[in-house]
Amino acid sequence: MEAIIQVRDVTKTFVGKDNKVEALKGINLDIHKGEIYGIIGMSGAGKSTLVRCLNFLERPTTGTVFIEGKDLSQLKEGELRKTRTEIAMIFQHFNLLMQRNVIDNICFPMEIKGTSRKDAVKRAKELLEIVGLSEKAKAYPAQLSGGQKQRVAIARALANNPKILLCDEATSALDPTTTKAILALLKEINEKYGITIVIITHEMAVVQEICTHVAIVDSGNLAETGTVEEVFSRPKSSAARKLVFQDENGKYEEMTGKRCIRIVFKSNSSFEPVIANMVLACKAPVNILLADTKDIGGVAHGQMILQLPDEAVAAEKMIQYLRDRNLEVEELKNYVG
Ligand SMILES: Nc1ncnc2c1ncn2[C@@H]1O[C@H](COP(=O)(O)OP(=O)(O)OP(=O)(O)O)[C@@H](O)[C@H]1O
Repeated sequence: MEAIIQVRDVTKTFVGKDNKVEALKGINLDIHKGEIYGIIGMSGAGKSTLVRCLNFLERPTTGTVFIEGKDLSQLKEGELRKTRTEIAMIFQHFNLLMQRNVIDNICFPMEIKGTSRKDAVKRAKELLEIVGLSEKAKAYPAQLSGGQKQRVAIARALANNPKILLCDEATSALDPTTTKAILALLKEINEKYGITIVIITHEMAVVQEICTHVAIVDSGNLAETGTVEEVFSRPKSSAARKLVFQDENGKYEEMTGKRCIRIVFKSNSSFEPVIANMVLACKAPVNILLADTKDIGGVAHGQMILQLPDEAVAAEKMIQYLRDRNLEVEELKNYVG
């Protein structure tokens, strides 16, 4: 099936007075209908620029984007505006109209489209129900919490029945509990209405929570793309490894020079007895550099990175020991990459 969003060779260069920033260096990406696609990367990697290129809020310097097969670069201004109504967007800071109450914020895009006041209010009330905020219809944004403001923004984004919802750091200003609730709402919307969702974030936890697929942006390039399961359980690029293995403070220990392996497993069993028995059987110690389990789509995935003993025979014996127990062992030639 043809992807609903096709990004083809997109570059974006910002030219300043005496400098030039290549924010995107040739991006190719396919996002299919119904996916929840995470786009993740470090600060300055180019995520916001990429998401703004998806609806041509930002025109790529070269390359183009196809939405349902339509080449955005070939559309006239009016056609582009029409296509954009099918691609809604929500933001980190909600962007609500402060002088309007909740209902009137949600009615706003329908007013622009020319929907009658009566129909718009009816639809706004339905949307408020969907986002679980019916009791706040008459409230003003200043009277709402961050999570409630984002619910209003989501209701407003859905007003004109978009096919795609772009979320630019939509949970970055929210606390972890509110973040979870908003992500659950996005997932519900995706499932109930089949809306394709693209989520820009710098938080791995967001991707892990709801995304089906992920693209890792690194210095204007796509370092890696795949299902969340693939990328999280076997990150190939150093950019992906840095994101997957960073600790809660975003720190990533650099370790090079020694022979390291990653063990990956997919079950609820624990690593520890295997490692302890391996050490006993091989009569050599190992250094556990990282042990981590993550819940991805309801399946526990574990990974452990071990530094093997310098002594080659013992190291080989250990790898064989683990493989004999059907664990996936990958040698990390250069742990940091
Ligand atoms: N309008 C602009 N003019 C000049 N440079 C820009 C403009 N917008 C973005 N850039 C530059 O392009 C690069 C990518 O920026 P972008 O905002 O896309 O990154 P990001 O991954 O979204 O970062 P963050 O997570 O910090 O928002 C940065 O070096 C940034 O300074």
